[in-house]
This record gives sequence, C-alpha cells and structure tokens, in this order.
Amino acid sequence: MTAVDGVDWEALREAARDAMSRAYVPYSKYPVGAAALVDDGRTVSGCNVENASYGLSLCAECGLVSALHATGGGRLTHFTCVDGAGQTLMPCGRCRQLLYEFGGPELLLETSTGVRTLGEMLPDAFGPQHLA
Ligand SMILES: O=c1ccn([C@H]2C[C@H](O)[C@@H](CO)O2)c(=O)[nH]1
Ligand SMILES: [Zn+2]
Repeated sequence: MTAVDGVDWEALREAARDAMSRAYVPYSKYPVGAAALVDDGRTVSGCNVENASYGLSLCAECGLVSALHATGGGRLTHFTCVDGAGQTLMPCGRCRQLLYEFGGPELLLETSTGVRTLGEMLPDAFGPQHLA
C-alpha cells in the first residue's frame, strides 16, 4: 500500500516493525508491532508483552495507547499493525475498542484488505459519546 491522503504508510509500517523488534513473546512466539500517527504529527508505537499467566498478556495496541498518553495524548488518525511474518494484522476485538476511544470511527487502519475506517471494523461501537 502506498500513499493514501498523503500519509507515508511505509514509514508507519517501519515504526511498527521497529516496535515489534522489542516484543516479549516467549509463549506465543508471535511478535506484533503497532504504530499510529497522532493528530499533532507524532508517531506512537507499541509491541505485545506476554505473561506467564497467559491471559494477562498485553497486545501491541495496549502499549501504543499507553505510549499515546505517556507522550502527550492527542487523537489517533492512522494506524498499522504488523506481525513477524511481515503481514498486516487485523487488531483483535478488544484492541478495536481500545483504539476507538482515541481515534473514533474515522481512524484509518491499514488492513489485509486495504485502508479501512475503524467505523467499518467496529460498527455501532460503544464509546465516550454514550457516557456524555
Ligand atoms: O490485535 C492483536 C492480536 C494479537 N496480538 C498478540 C497477543 C499475543 O501476544 C499474540 C498472539 O495472540 O499476538 C496483538 O498484539 N494484537
Ligand atoms: Zn488485541
């Protein structure tokens, strides 16, 4: 995938691969890296971090959301996620919800079937608007 609305998806994928190189995956052996652009131009990223109590493992998107806030907050505009085979990963259901909080339905995600909005991938999402 190349430029969509002027965004350098390859640079974003490279940031995701860089984060993936620090994944902690002794159990699944399935490293994941995620990266996103923030509306102020920053790039934030994360990798998966597993746990001996398997269910406590953190997806790469969890680290990304934490990094977003640890480095100043803002809104996510563009997102990509890669695995160790170099394939684009579809975020799991929990991570779609995590991303929705900070990107909303307009967040653009690079997926295995092209660039799509989070609204397409998590329709009728529950979100902050329901608590307003
Ligand atoms: O959206 C996803 C889906 C899975 N994983 C990780 C969790 C676990 O460490 C490994 C295998 O499920 O992949 C992510 O980081 N993000
Ligand atoms: Zn996940």
